[in-house]
This record gives sequence, C-alpha cells and structure tokens, in this order.
Amino acid sequence: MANCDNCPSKSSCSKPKDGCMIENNPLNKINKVIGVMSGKGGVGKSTVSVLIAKGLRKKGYKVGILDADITGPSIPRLLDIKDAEVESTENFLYPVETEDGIKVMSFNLLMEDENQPVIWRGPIISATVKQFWTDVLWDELDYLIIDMPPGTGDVALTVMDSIPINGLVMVSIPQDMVSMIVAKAVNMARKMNISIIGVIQNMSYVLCPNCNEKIKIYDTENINKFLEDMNLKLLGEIPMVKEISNISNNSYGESDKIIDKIFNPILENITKAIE
Ligand SMILES: Nc1ncnc2c1ncn2[C@@H]1O[C@H](COP(=O)(O)OP(=O)(O)OP(=O)(O)O)[C@@H](O)[C@H]1O
Repeated sequence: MANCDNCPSKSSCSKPKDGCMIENNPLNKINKVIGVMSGKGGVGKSTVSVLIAKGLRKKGYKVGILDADITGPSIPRLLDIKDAEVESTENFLYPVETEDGIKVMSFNLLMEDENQPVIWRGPIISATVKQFWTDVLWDELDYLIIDMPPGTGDVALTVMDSIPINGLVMVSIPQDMVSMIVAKAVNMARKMNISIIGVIQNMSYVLCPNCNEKIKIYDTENINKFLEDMNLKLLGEIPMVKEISNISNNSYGESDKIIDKIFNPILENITKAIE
C-alpha cells in the first residue's frame, strides 16, 4: 500500500522513496495532517483537537479526527457521538460522521461498552493506531486531526513513525509550560523530524463573568523565555470557560459564539502556519 502520490507530506518530504516505512491508503486523499500533542494527560489535548476540527469544518473544510488515544479515547464523548457504530467491510472501516459532517474514528466507537478498559500491551495498541491510518476509508479530507496519546511513549512514537504528520500543535497548561515535560515532547517531535506549528496554552486564565477581568491562576513569568529558548511559537491562550468544558452539549448557539471568539485567532495561526 506504500504510495507517495497521495501522501499528505509529499510536497515537503526529503526521505528517499525506498527508505519510507509509511503506508498510505491509495483510496484516501488527505491534504494535511495536524497532530495535537501534550506532554501529559488532562491538559485539554482532546478538547483542542475538537476545537480545531469544529473551527475548520465551520470554515467549510472537509475534516476528520483520528483518535489515537486508544486507552483514554474521549473524542466520541466530546462530539456527542458515543453511541454511534462503525460500519465495516472485510478490509475497511468507515468513520462515523457527526451531524455537522466531521468524520471520526476512535476505539471507543468499536467497543460495546465504553466503560471497559483496553487491556492490551503496547504493540497491539500501536497496530490499532496504524490501522486507523491505513484501513479507515477517510475518502477526501482537507484536514485530518490526530488526537495523539498523551506523553512521549510507545504509541506516540508509532503515530509519528507511521502517519505523515504535516505539523504538530502542542497543548500545555501554564503550570507545566516551563517544564521538562513539554521540552521532552518538543524534543521527541524534532528528533522524529516533525515540525511543530506552535504551542497553545490552555486553561491560561479565568474570565470573570461579571467584569470580564482575566484572572491568572498560575504564575506565567518565565513562559516567554522558555518559548524563545525552545524556538517555539505561542499560537494563543485559551481561558477556562464553561462553554469549553461543556463543548459536547454545544450546538451552534450562543456558547459557540463565545468559543469562536476565543479560538478563531488561534485557528488562523494554525492554518497560516500549516499552509
Ligand atoms: N479551556 C477549558 N475550559 C474549561 N474546561 C476545559 C478546558 N480545556 C479542557 N477542559 C476540560 O478539562 C478536562 C480534560 O480535557 P481533555 O479531555 O481535553 O484533556 P486531555 O489532555 O485530552 O486528557 P487525556 O490525555 O486524559 O485524554 C475535560 O473535562 C475538559 O472538558
């Protein structure tokens, strides 16, 4: 199945053709792949993946999300499709589509009971992630967003090794930002020759609902120096707001306008950088 012609990285790839281990499904035509990564869990990586996908979809792009967080898959819940079922043929899996047209593949959509844990060893989990790239019929997509497994372990390595990611968005919270956890994730991506689009600082502040004052909870003094030292771009800051924590219940109403106001400038930075 190896096929450079429909590889999202074909215009920027410098690897020799016979040295590339990436298998691309010739039936898929995916233009750009954006990975969303964090140094550790719980900082809002899946939420940011969904914000990117929804934002791009609203701009009219064809968008998919590949949930590579096999043991802690939260994309179906965040997109309110947790009861949907994946259709399959002998060779292929078909992504589930949300009401607004985002295609999704997640291990949770393949499980009968989402409360059951995935008690698998690393190599099997890695093989499943690979299959989500090679055996899912994504068809034509402008953007595929990969919700990466948290951290810098085995599965993150497989994703970087077997999916042609055009750029990575790093998500962190201010408390962890100036730390070796973020540095480790950044250095791992660079060692794997994957370009980093920039960093999103999530849960950066709380917005006072009465006076709109930005209340900073964490000390953020050294962040600019850290970004400069690591040669990283800050794509933007996301406050802690209930509209984002309730994203799965949001249809395109008032809450959506609040989210758009916060996230649209960040999305613009991402699309500009990846193009
Ligand atoms: N900006 C925000 N404002 C309010 N709540 C948020 C914000 N970002 C994330 N959350 C909430 O924080 C929790 C963790 O977010 P999320 O699941 O996206 O993190 P994660 O990094 O993907 O975690 P994991 O690695 O465990 O999958 C969720 O309950 C989410 O709703």
